[in-house]
Amino acid sequence: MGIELLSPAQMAEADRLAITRGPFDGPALMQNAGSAVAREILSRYPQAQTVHVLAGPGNNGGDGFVAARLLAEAGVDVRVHCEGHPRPGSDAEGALAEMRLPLLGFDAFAPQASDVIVDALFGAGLVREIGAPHAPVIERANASGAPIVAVDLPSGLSGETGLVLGIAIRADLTVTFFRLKPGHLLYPGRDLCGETILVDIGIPADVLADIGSRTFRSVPELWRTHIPWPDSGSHKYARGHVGVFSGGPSATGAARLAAISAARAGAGAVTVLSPRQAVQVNAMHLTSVMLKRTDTPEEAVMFAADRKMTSALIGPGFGVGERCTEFVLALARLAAGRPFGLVLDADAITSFENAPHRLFEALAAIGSETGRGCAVLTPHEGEFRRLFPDLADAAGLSKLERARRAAERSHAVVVLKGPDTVIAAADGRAAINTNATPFLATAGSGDVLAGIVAGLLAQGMPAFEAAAAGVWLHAEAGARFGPGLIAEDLPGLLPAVLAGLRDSQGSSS
Ligand SMILES: NC(=O)C1=CN([C@@H]2O[C@H](COP(=O)(O)OP(=O)(O)OC[C@H]3O[C@@H](n4cnc5c(N)ncnc54)[C@H](OP(=O)(O)O)[C@@H]3O)[C@@H](O)[C@H]2O)[C@@H](O)CC1
Ligand SMILES: Nc1ncnc2c1ncn2[C@@H]1O[C@H](COP(=O)(O)OP(=O)(O)O)[C@@H](O)[C@H]1O
Ligand SMILES: [K+]
Repeated sequence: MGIELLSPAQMAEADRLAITRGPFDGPALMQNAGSAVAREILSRYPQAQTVHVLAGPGNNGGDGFVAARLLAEAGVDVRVHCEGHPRPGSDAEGALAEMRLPLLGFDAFAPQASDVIVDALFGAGLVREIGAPHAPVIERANASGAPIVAVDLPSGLSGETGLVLGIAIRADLTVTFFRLKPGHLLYPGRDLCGETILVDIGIPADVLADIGSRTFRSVPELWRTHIPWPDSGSHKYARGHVGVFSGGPSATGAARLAAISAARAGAGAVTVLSPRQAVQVNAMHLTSVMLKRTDTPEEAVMFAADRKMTSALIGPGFGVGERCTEFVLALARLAAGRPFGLVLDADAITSFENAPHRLFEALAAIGSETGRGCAVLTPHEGEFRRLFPDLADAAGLSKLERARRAAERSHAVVVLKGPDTVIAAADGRAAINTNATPFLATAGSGDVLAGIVAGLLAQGMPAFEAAAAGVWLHAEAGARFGPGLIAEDLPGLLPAVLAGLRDSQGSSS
């Protein structure tokens, strides 16, 4: 299954290019799409009394007409509900002409819980809020208790944003074509789709080169070749040295959690840089992770240079304020002159709430050329709002687009966390992560993620790939553990997840 995600506009372009190049013309693609829907219904719901097909005015409705015809030919009792006529000359009009079933109005739509509903009202062509006569039909479908199979997208769901335009179908199964759309993966869309299956309807993959999608599902295929594995020539500093900044004596746990996570992600050496007052408490809890007293940004920079530090993480438990901003700015200057990965999380983000431009200017100076450093920001929604209030409040802007614009503005890779974490780079690439479990919503879980990313960056992994891989590894570890997960469990789960990745090297998942 391809990892590119296409916006509805890009999908329309894929359809157009496919029709121009062949081997399938528009009606044939529609035949393939509708027959995939019919096939799924016949295999999943063999006992259904009646299948109600809700058909809209565009080609999504056309897929519905094809499915209706094939189901009727298979002996199913099919009722097609439609208002208005497809556009003259459209593929949908052709599919309607071939169907030869009576057209019922929406008023006659009265499904029983033992029936099946096919939602072919709107797909990629949804452009505005749903109103009458479609909204009441969607409401009735959702309330019926009958399983709903959505064609391409649940009607009312924006394939571009994952947001609902007024009201949307809540599907049990969504059958979509060629490539997933962001709306299948971003919430609330992901919930509305139910199970999503992707069907090959004969669109040749080479149309992707013309479309140039820069949005991906974050699966190992996207970043696996960049995962750093040690070889016989490796020594500990060749595997990177991570510095993790600790907070004061009552806020040291976050840094240690991140530090051990960086080590588990493969960094050869990890040091906790601690203020004087917290050195003793840190020393009591560290074994393989080293400890260095560090009270000023100058000391931090000197240590980083002396000890060949290749990445740093600051923010978790560090404390919000001017002291934090000074450390961040000093580290950003360091990263501007050498290959050095800087991860900013939690307090390092919040500390710039009143002057985000100071941070963005410092990160811009890092640049993204080979041999220079890079920065990764890992905000949850609340932290994101502090740095990018206008993007957070922009109505109708998808999580994908918010992260992408934030990356462009901040000159950093932005990891916008949540159940559908988005990873975006300043160059326009973006990925949506899909393997998270809600059990990850536990204190300290974000510190582990930031540590993993710092650990991968320290080993020279490029920032976008390191961030995407870090999010996936973190989520996979959480998903494998399940109920009862606490953040302390996560680092110890990484070896098995990494081993699985290494063993599956070369296969795609
Ligand atoms: N040959 C092909 O190209 C293939 C296409 N395929 C299928 O086609 C689907 C895309 O088809 P599509 O582009 O016709 O869009 P579709 O989702 O049917 O809706 C457009 C219609 O809805 C209307 N409309 C929009 N919003 C509305 C609202 N809120 N409330 C009311 N009306 C609204 C809009 O009206 P208008 O804006 O023009 O006034 C227009 O009439 C795609 O999802 C896939 O299923 C596959 O078969 C593969 C081959
Ligand atoms: N409902 C959820 N489903 C899946 N993952 C989640 C959910 N809520 C949070 N997460 C993940 O858990 C982590 C929490 O990080 P964060 O909010 O920084 O917490 P903390 O500061 O307590 O460590 C992030 O990686 C986030 O993506
Ligand atoms: K639909």
